[in-house]
Amino acid sequence: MTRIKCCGLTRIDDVQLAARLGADAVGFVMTRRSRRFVDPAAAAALRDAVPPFVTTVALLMDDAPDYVAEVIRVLRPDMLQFHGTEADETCAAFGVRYLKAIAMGEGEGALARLRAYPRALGLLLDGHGLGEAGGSGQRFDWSLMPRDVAQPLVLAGGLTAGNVAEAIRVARPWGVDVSSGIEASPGVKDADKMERFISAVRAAPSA
Ligand SMILES: O=C(O)c1ccccc1NCC(=O)[C@H](O)[C@H](O)COP(=O)(O)O
Repeated sequence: MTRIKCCGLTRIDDVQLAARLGADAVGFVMTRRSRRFVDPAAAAALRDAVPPFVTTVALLMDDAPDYVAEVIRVLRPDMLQFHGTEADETCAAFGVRYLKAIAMGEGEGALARLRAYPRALGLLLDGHGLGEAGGSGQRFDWSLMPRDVAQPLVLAGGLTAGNVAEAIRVARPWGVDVSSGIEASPGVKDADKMERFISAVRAAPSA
């Protein structure tokens, strides 16, 4: 079964819908540079709408350690997801399980960075370039998905209901992550797109 994370949620209705449709994880973008930014108090209110067995993930990108500590204290996320140039030791220092996003925009050059995060619980390969924000809807060449990395790999970047079955067939990821592909506008999810995306993943043969 391919796991599903719906990311960039800002509304309680969208959190409840994602959970009802069977999403395994929901992501709140907590770095201020995002158009989908939710502050710690708002994220905690969203978290309260997350039912048991659905994982809550807080996204950060080169944020100050004091701010990351505040996010952890107020939100109490199940996991962090780091999107910037944070080193493995920096990510691990917060004592919360984490995913590290790898910017695949540079193609094969990005693959070297995959080896630099041995403490990450999983790696999220995203389509944007190094130093750019995620949630951009950019794809990368799915055939670059490595087969010899120890951690679970999550495929992200430009996924939609229309392409996710082919993405799973080519990349054979442990999970998929989607944001703009299920949106009406940044941070506002489209119920029909979300339903069609999750149905398409569930119908696709997994690795
Ligand atoms: O969504 C943002 O605005 C954002 C800003 C800064 C860092 C990360 C951000 N989002 C990450 C994601 O939502 C997803 O992990 C991923 O990039 C998939 O996005 P999409 O291509 O839109 O499906």
